[in-house]
Amino acid sequence: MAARGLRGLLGARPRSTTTATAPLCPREAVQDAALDAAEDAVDALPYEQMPGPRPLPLIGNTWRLLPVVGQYQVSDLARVSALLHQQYGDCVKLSNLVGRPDLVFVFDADETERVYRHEGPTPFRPAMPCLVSYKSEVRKDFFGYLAGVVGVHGEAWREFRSRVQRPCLQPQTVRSYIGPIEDVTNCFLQRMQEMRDDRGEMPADFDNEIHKWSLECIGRVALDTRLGCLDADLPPDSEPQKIIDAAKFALRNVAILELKFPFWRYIPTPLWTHYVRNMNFFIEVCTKHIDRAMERLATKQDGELSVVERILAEQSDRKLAYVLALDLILVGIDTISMAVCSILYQLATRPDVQDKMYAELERVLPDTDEPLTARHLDQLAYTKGFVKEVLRMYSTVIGNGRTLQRDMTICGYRIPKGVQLVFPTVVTGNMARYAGRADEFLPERWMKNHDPSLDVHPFASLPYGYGARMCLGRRFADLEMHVLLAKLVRKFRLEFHHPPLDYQVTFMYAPEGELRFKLVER
Ligand code: HEM
Repeated sequence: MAARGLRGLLGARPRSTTTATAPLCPREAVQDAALDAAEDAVDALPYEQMPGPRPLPLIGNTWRLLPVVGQYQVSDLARVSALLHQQYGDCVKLSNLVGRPDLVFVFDADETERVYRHEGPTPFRPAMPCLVSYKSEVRKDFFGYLAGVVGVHGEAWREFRSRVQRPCLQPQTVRSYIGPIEDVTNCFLQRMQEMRDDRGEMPADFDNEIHKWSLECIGRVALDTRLGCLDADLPPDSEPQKIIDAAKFALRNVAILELKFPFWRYIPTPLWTHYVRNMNFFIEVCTKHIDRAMERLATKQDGELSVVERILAEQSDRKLAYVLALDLILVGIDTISMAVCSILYQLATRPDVQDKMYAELERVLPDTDEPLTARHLDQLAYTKGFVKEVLRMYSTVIGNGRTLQRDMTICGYRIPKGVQLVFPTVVTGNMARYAGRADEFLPERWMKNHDPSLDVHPFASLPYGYGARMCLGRRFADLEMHVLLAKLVRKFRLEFHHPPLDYQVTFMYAPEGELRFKLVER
């Protein structure tokens, strides 16, 4: 049972062509000899001619995202992107936004590819203005020359990223977390069993429980500790409960600060003041746990090093570990939690897909209680294809972006430096011209030796972004989702017996409503 929404808007588009409703991208008319040459195209159209909603005098286009009077709701951004494509074509300009550069939506995956491949050694992702302000102004004293990767650009970003890249992405290090993530997941499944009501269903706020699982996983990776978020009956003033509250605040309010009219840039609104307090609390937690890891490392005799220990052992600066932990927690909590809400919803509402996953797990893990190993995970091709297919059809991060660092011709228009490009993967991943049988949910398309007619354009669905700036937590994210599915589906069947949920953007793209899954023993 697929969620309503984008399908209806995109399903009817034929492959490889644009429809009459979408104006032709001038790139198709300008007979470019080669994609690269397009950059210097002399016959490019001026930026001013690019189609898009017309700005109003003085207030530009920002009003379109305001409550009540605005025509676009933040919660409906995924649908809005699809509408922009339908109405204006492959390249759409949203200009005159108060307090921020113009946005240009690129719906042409070949053009997305060209931008990514030419982005140079220090790609600029326009993201999280509140975090930029917090790191570079409010807490300049703490971050100084080591501000991390999120909201940091140029050489400062490159220097930090090059120092943390290896420990975060090395497959061998990530694999050493299979056991710890499995332990956390076992506790979560135990809690799920205890939480069942008399119909065997999860409570209305089950998404909150998913957040606790993801916090516990991230704490294990970024802080080298078990935070205790999955303990029953947490007192309101306990550290785990405070971390959960702080994470929830970040999840619910950052979208409002970032996507609506940015009043906080001009006056310290109550929401902004709360945001700063919240961030200060995260710094406190990170500092405390990394200091403890440092003490443990000093007395450690042998054994494999964790990510945190590796960084502490290899780098002379403890600040690096504090700041990395903060970035991983800030970016990791929402993304993985919302991806898991979406994954479990799709699993519960697609019983035939779940049966196939179970068959794979029964084969790979004949003994339900056998601890998971890398060898087991390597064989879970269908389960991994399932995760990729959820992220293609319901891209948790609805799109990625890049600020142009030089003028560039895209879709036949000369776009000036400074404009923010948006690659709406939630739309392009579902376009019939980029994925065979795009509106069908087919995990098989991601497996080896699949039918080539099911191929997906490699730049149409990029859930973790691309290139030097690609998601730093992607290997951990995949590991956590694969372990959760393996443990859950091997032992239980997940069902959903309520009206279908709609997908909405609350910063991330996920099903909106009560996730009252029914958990049934196999
Ligand atoms: C399913 C879950 C996740 C999705 C879909 C996701 C997606 C993304 C995307 C699209 C980007 C931008 C990449 C680019 O600009 O090319 C990103 C960046 C990032 N992600 Fe993830 N992410 C996920 C989970 C995580 C987790 C669990 C962590 C931490 C453990 C994490 C840490 C980061 C960091 C630190 C960056 C910034 C990298 C940089 O700017 O150098 N992500 N993620």
